[in-house]
Formats: sequence, structure tokens, C-alpha cells
Amino acid sequence: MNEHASITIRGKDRYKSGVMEYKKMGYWEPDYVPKDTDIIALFRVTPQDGVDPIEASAAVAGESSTATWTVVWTDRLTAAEKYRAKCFRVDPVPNSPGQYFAYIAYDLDLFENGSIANLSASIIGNVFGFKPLKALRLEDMRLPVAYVKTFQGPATGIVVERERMDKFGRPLLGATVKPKLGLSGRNYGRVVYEALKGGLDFTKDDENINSQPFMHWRERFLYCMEAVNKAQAAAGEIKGTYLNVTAGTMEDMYERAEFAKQLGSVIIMIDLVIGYTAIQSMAKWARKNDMILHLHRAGHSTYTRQRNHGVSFRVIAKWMRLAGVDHIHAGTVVGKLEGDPATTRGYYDICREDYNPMRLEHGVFFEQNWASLNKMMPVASGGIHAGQMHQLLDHLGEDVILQFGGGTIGHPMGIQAGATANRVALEAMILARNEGRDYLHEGEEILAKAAMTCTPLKAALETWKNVTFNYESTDMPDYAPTASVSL
Ligand SMILES: O=C(COP(=O)(O)O)[C@H](O)[C@H](O)COP(=O)(O)O
Ligand SMILES: [Mg+2]
Repeated sequence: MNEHASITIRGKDRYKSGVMEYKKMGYWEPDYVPKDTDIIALFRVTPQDGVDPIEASAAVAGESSTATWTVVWTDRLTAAEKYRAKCFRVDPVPNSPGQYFAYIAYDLDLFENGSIANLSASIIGNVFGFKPLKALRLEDMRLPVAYVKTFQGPATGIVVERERMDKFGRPLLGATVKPKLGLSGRNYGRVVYEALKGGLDFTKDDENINSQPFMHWRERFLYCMEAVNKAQAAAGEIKGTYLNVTAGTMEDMYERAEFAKQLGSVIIMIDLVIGYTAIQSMAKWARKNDMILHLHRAGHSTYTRQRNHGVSFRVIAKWMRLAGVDHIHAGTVVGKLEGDPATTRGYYDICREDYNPMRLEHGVFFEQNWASLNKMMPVASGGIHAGQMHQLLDHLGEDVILQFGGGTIGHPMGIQAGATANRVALEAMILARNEGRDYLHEGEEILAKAAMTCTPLKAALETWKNVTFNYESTDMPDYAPTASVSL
């Protein structure tokens, strides 16, 4: 579609009152070469029937930067040509009739330093409800170094987290306390103790555990930290439990975080639903208070899952690395929740690399320099169990937290046994990898051998051997190896 030349109306006709197509107002500039300092957004645009894709894409550029539905003379009081976002490329989406990838460049001056709220108010502000579009999805963004550097980035980062936790050379292990709701503080603390004593590094609150009538937050924090301290003493290892400080107000969250710190917790937790500004505030608090900050992505699937509308999780992962969380739920591939292997790989790369090359096969459309921002630890959680250890290590690598909630607490011999099964399975797999074995293909054999001297692992493998979640993914990269979609 790039054969189209610029059709911007220039001179005095440009500012005549009335309605003018966005592509004529200067929001379609196919010759524009993005500057190193520009923010670039890639949208998947599905125009209404009969709407020109270029005009639809120019409208997205317009409505996400300076434009409104009619010409306004006040544009002339500004550096309008600079401030207009410019759609510079529109490509049909491979194998998806009626959908187009629109590349839009935004001048850095349009954004406030260090504010996801401000960035998102432009990029995903009004445009998603625009009538000429049937659907719209923000697929990816390129964030210039000059902008990245205005953010704090992860409060602690993978390297320092490993040093503080004294865990090296293997994924970390965790478990979400189950049932999600209803346990009293004392029973909750028992689950934490058993899981940590049995061999896990972390336990965690679930996304919807805050301060309910059956267990107020102080009860939970007190019993959890008692459990952490006892388990550390018993195991001789450093342990932690993510205390969820999510609450209705910032004041309440700070109060809960301060109490967690006072009790000696190394980590606190927040949910994505608290909002970008609250996340950034908690990240600053975490950096100041030497606390690891875990983010549960609760709510994300309402807008990340469908391929034609919403915001890709890869964009949310980028925003969260800027915002400064240390952990982020990023998918398991093999577990119970949405997660195509290639797309998930893309998310993990965004968390863990210093520099992301463009990898269309993983859904990563832009190279991204992270400019020394710390790395985020991805968290794999949701329907995973010890029998998948070889696949988890192969898909997700070493810098990851593997979290088995049901896969620890549901063990037939009890919670400690469930934790031990996971720890032994992981260590057996790491040893096999370090010995140079083809652990992916020999995985079942490696686990079976380890289970000969570990009854808890034997029981785990027997209980969950047939549990798989093989459903078609809804979100996969749209990648045609022959199409040229590089910038
Ligand atoms: O409670 C769990 C997992 O429990 P279990 O281990 O018993 O399945 C987490 O909230 C989800 O994994 C979140 O999903 P995601 O990590 O995809 O955001
Ligand atoms: Mg949960």
C-alpha cells in the first residue's frame, strides 16, 4: 500500500473550516522516515466495510495525537506539523482479509516523561471506540531510548533478586495458596509453611485475596511471615511469600506495604487492575524500600486475548518493564491459560533481554533497546505440574519462576510432598541439562528415574500424568515468512 504518495493538503486550504479526510490533514505521510526519538505504534486496523484502510489508519494517527473530526484553526497556534502523528505504512495482515497493520510515528514531545498514564491516554485513549473501525488492536510499540530513560524500570531486577534470594542456576519455584478464598489466617499460614518447608522458594497470595471478612490482611501477613521464618529456619534457605497489598486506595496499599516491610518480607505483590499510576507508585516505593515487586496480570485477558481488538500482552509487558515491576505473569505455554508458544516466547524476551531484535515469528515487530533498565522475572503460573518440567524448562528457560498452585497443594500426600515433588523434578531436569542430555526428549525418563527414589514425585506423576490443556490458541503471531514487513 506504500505506493500511495502523500496527499496532505498544504497552504491556506488546509485550515479552511469544515470536515477533511484525516489522510489529507497530514496524518498519512508514506514518505516519512521515523526519527530515532519517535515512538512507533503498530495497530491492527479493521475498517468498517467500504472504509479506505489508509483513511482508517490516518484516523487512528489523528485521533491518538492532535486531531478532531473537523478542521480547527487553533492548529495554527501550534507546531502542528511536528505534533501530528504520522501513519507511514499500511500493510494487509497476512491471511486475514479486511485487516491491516498500520505503523504510526509519534514525536517524543507529545508525551510526558515517565508516565504510562500519559502514554496510554494518547495511544489507547479515544481511538478504540472510533465508529469507522470495526475493531482495533495495539500490537506492538517501539520505545526510543530517550523515552525509556525517563522511567525507573524494575525496582530490583533479576540479578539482584537472585542475589537477595541466594538462588542461582535454576528457575525459582513457587505456589499460589489454594483455595483462592475462604481460608482463615492460621490455616493460610499452615499452607505457606508446608509449601516452603517442602522445597519451594516462594508462595504467593492469589489475585483476589485482599482483606475479606474471613481473613483480614493483617492476620494473613502475620501468619504468613511466621510461616516464612519457620520454614527458613527449618530448611536453611531463603524463602519468601508475595503479600498482596492490592487495596481500594493508595493509602491502604502503602500501609500494607509498610507492614510487610516491618515484618521482614522480601517481596510484596500487586494486581494489574490497580492501574498504571498506582503500579508506578508502588514500584518507586519498592525501590526505596529494597522490596521485590510482584505483578499479577489479573484482568489482562479482557483486552489482550482476542487477536483483532484490544492491546497485545507484549505491549503491556513493555509498559510494565518501564513502570518498574520485578515479576510479571507471562504465561506457561503448557498450562491451563491462553499461551501460544511463539507468542509467549516474545513476551519472555521482552522481560529478559537487554535488546530485543525484531522477531516477527514471535510477534515482536520492532527492535527495542532497553537502555540498561533492569530485567523483569517472568512468572509461569496456571495449571502446571511436575510432569511437565522438561517442557517448562525448554519453553521458558532458567530465569523464570515456575508456580504450581494446584500442582503443589493438590498432591495426594499433602502440601510438603507436593512441594518436594516439584523441587526434585526441577533439580533432576537441571542436572540432566547440565550434563548435556537431550532433556526435552528424555524428560519422561528422567522424571521416572528421579521418582524411583522420591515417593512424592512418583505420586505426583501418577496423579497428573494425563493432565494436558491442548486447546487452540486465540492469539498467535501473524507472520508470513515471505512478506516484507520490516521498517
Ligand atoms: O492462581 C493462579 C494459578 O493457580 P494454579 O497453579 O493452581 O493453576 C494464577 O492466578 C494464574 O496462573 C494467573 O494466570 P497468568 O499467570 O496466566 O496470568
Ligand atoms: Mg490466581
